[in-house]
Amino acid sequence: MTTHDTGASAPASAPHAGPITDEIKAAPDRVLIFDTTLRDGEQSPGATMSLDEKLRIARHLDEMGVDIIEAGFPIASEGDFEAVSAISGVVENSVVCGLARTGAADLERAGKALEKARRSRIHTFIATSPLHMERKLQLEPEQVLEKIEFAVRRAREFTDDVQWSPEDATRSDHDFLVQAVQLAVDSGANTINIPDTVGYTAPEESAAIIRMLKQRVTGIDDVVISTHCHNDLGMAVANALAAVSAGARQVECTINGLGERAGNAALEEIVMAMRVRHDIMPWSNRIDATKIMAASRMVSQITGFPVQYNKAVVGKNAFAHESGIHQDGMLKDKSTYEIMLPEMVGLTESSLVMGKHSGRAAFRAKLKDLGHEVGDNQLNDTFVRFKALADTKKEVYDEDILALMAETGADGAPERFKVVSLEVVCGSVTPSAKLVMEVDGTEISAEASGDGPVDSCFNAVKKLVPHTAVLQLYQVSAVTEGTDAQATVSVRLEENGRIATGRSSHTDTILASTRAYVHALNRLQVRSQKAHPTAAA
Ligand SMILES: CC(=O)SCCNC(=O)CCNC(=O)[C@H](O)C(C)(C)COP(=O)(O)OP(=O)(O)OC[C@H]1O[C@@H](n2cnc3c(N)ncnc32)[C@H](O)[C@@H]1OP(=O)(O)O
Ligand SMILES: CC(C)C(=O)C(=O)O
Repeated sequence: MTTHDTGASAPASAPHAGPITDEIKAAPDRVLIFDTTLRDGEQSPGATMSLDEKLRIARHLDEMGVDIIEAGFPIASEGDFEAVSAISGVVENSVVCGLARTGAADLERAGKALEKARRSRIHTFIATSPLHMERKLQLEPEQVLEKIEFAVRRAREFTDDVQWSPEDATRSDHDFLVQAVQLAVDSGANTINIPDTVGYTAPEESAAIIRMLKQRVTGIDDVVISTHCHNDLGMAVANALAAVSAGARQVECTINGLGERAGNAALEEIVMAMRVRHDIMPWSNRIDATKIMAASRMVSQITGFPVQYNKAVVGKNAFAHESGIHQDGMLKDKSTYEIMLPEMVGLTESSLVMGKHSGRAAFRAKLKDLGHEVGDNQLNDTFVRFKALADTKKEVYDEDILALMAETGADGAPERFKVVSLEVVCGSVTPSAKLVMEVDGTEISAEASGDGPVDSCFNAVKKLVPHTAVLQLYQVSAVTEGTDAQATVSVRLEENGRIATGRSSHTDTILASTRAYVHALNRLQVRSQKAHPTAAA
């Protein structure tokens, strides 16, 4: 057993003609990794990402060797269209994919958004389960079949790489599923993705469906079968791997398992399972696993969704050992309690110790290590804040630096509103806050009281920037340990159906809370509702 084999991996890079699915024919044990963090991942309530954030994630996925990046659902909004289009323009190796329903407008929008992609894919889908067809689509099965044929044929007019999915496949009648898949194959789909849309299946059934399709659909061996599993019963990764064991050669997954409801199969778990247990899962993928940890942190920082401490592969405790017998074993031989080395997923003890004496070169190198390539202006801005933090903290950890990067202004959100200064009174008196803000370039101030110091601050912000946004989530977490730890505060606001999450970190939790609230307002681009000049002190 070679548990500490680094499972050497090389990202794909050679240019190819024709759809990526052709490559599978030459390498039958290769599994394509299709990342849908930017599409299904963004469907998690509150995980909305800005264009700049999506571009950062897409670049990282591309460098990491992801085969296909599902960049969005272009018809969903102007923002989604722009994101798919911008990602198409920057991604170098990965195929860029856009989602579309079966209607002409969806397909045309996807085709247009993908125009700049070096390699593009349209992923079109329609539900095939009796429940979805009857209750949701309100269509007869024959009408669904007509839409499948239309969608796949129309998609092929935009690209030679077309994926089709029977939504809710695992609750579909098998005879109808076979008929639908056959039609999609005959109409020109090169990938047939089998979604377990509601996380209902179990490993044996997941494999059986793939085997059944391989037996019953003519020409199925000429296309790539894919699996897309949701985690409602905690079996997404197991179901996806079971599908691969039955012949699927593409896995749809997301960083940190982000996704609708309980999420999708986690990319890091799929990739590492294939690496660590290559003896029983002898399939290869092109992911550079050393970039996994940076991807996980990036997605967590951007979405504000913390990674569960005991999350496989990327959780804070995934490589931590607390109990004596384990520590003793680790000291004698790491493989007693670790089935993979932390370095394999990019968790390294950094040789760059960051502190008040560090300079810009080391800081830039550290940021690169952490997955942030920044321009000079952003470097200078973050460096000033890093120095200020280093003055207040004994040690500045990677997490502190990541938190700084997530702060106001570091994500490209326009900064119409800025916190200039804040004074708070609390304790055994009525809590109150005196806040000075810059609003559209003008400094104004207000005082407000509330149910506590944070409430007082938020009320002061509301006086200076009147808005109708509703607070959906307020969450504080310590970035590192100790009483000098930075607190990272996430604030989620909702206004007219739009959701924005703001974040800020500071050793002063109240200041971080106020800045996070203001960050969310900037990201929401609150339709001003002009700031109250009368609030000026
Ligand atoms: C399983 C999945 O994850 S699928 C992807 C889910 N993701 C999303 O829905 C996120 C983006 N969605 C959106 O922004 C919106 O839902 C839009 C823009 C796509 C559509 O918005 P609206 O036109 O307002 O429609 P709405 O969302 O209310 O309803 C969906 C419509 O699409 C239809 N529909 C659903 N799936 C499909 C399909 N694959 N092909 C064709 N029509 C479909 C529904 O039947 C419904 O039609 P109806 O309005 O005639 O009843
Ligand atoms: C669009 C499809 C693949 C999907 O996301 C699902 O069924 O969960």
